[in-house]
Amino acid sequence: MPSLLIYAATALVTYIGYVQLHALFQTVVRKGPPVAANSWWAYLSGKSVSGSVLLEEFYEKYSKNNEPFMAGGHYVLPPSVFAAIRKVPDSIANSTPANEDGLVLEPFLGHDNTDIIHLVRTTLTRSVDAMIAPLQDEIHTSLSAFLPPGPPTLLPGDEEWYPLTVHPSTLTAIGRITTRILVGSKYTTLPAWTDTLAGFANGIIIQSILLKNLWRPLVPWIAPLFNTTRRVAKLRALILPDVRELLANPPTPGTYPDGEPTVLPMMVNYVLSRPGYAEAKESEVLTGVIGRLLDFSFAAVDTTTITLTHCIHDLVSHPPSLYASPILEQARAVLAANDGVWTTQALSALPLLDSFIKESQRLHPIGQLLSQRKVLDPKGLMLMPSEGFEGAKPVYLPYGAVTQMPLVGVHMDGGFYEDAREFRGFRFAEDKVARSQPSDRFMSFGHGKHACPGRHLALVVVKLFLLEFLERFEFKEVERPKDWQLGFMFNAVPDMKTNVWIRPRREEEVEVEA
Ligand code: HEM
Repeated sequence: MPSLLIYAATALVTYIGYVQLHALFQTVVRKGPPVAANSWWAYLSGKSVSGSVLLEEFYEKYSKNNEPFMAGGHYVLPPSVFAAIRKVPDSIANSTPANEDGLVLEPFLGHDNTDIIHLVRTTLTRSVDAMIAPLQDEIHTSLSAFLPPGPPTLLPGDEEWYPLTVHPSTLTAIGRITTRILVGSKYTTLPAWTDTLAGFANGIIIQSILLKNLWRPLVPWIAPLFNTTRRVAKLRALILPDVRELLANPPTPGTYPDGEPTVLPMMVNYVLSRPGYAEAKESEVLTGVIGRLLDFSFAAVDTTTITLTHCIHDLVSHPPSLYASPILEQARAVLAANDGVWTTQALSALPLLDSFIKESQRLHPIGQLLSQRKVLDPKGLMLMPSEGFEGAKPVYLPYGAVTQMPLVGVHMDGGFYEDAREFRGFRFAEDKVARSQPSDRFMSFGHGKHACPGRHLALVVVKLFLLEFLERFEFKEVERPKDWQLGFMFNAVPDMKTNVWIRPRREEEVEVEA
């Protein structure tokens, strides 16, 4: 144990030392932008602050003066050049290589898996309406598991409640729901599939910390040693019979073998339409399909789980009369007017719920810095300031630099949001668009042309889930479980351990059953 502590302390000191030296090198030798990091003195005197506090301080000091700063080795852009980065063509700065640098997916998923962006934007988004019924079915089953099998706990005041740790429960639920639309209902009850899929996403995040710092030519040699390689092989073996069947009898685009739209047949058609696949061997097509399915689930599962977890934490930390009841009342009226059937159109007529989700995403985004773009032009890239930013200078980015948007600074900017630190669930309810539409002031789904293409589906899932949660359960108002701040890093993680308390609504109160 003591030796473990010594290792941990050495690793921490080495990391801090590296960050400090990098900050010094950046400012003194390269005369680059200042680096958001705690100073040695702050560490030694116990005054170091968390990543989010650092980012807010640097946003106030530099971004608001139209200057970039560095965080985690990336260039954080000031608002004066937001419009300029939006207009840069993909050949000059792009999201895909930036994400690949950070996650190192290629050795596991293949070199061309990231082209799912097009499929998500087109075929998938067009199918969201037809996915609502299977989604509701799966949400209904998943929410039944929110009540543990044992008896309720008697809390002070003689009230019986069931404990619910939100994050692990929503993770299992979203894993199942994503599986349903990804590969169909028969896989949702197959632990070999669901457990492997869940482990895949977490595995990628942990191993990327090591792989992204490794000399790239070594990565193909090291990657097979990771569990992810075995997980991909297992998932590949599980879907092989279905892919074979689809290759032998390709479905007409827009029709689905078991009557409900699933991504797998769309993906087989899509992969066959990509360069080099029409004549390829079965094993190559299979690699193309599984790589893209996993890329899809990687993009969808953790992001939706985190967003949903925060929404539930925000619901249960306010009196039901403040948000839960008005949201439910509006939803019931809209559903009744729509003959009791949810459609994407009906779901977009819920300004109270839209606003609530957006406010939760504003204060609890999936990352404190988002929208990475890597500069691909060997000459580098000069971003010119927009009009209206008095005295702003162009921002130069060298070849290979990665940019980020100062999400946390913007979302906490008192000039954009009144009482920016306060949770006001219906802050956006009167807006023309109350939904979480990406803009220069709201970036939880990213920014510009590479903003999340899966957001339409994600919001449908989150809304259907929250509405059924509210229809079926009462909750006890509790203090909001605090987000986890992992030291000085720029992460945004919801609480994953604290219990909240729920119980089934009494029979007569349940008006809508899925
Ligand atoms: C609430 C859930 C979600 C959140 C908060 C979220 C957030 C994000 C963010 C911040 C980005 C980066 C955008 C940028 O670089 O500007 C992104 C990219 C992406 N997301 Fe999502 N996402 C969610 C759900 C989904 C789902 C369900 C899918 C798939 C159906 C998906 C597919 C993608 C893809 C393919 C990209 C890459 C886009 C590109 O680089 O052009 N996401 N997402």
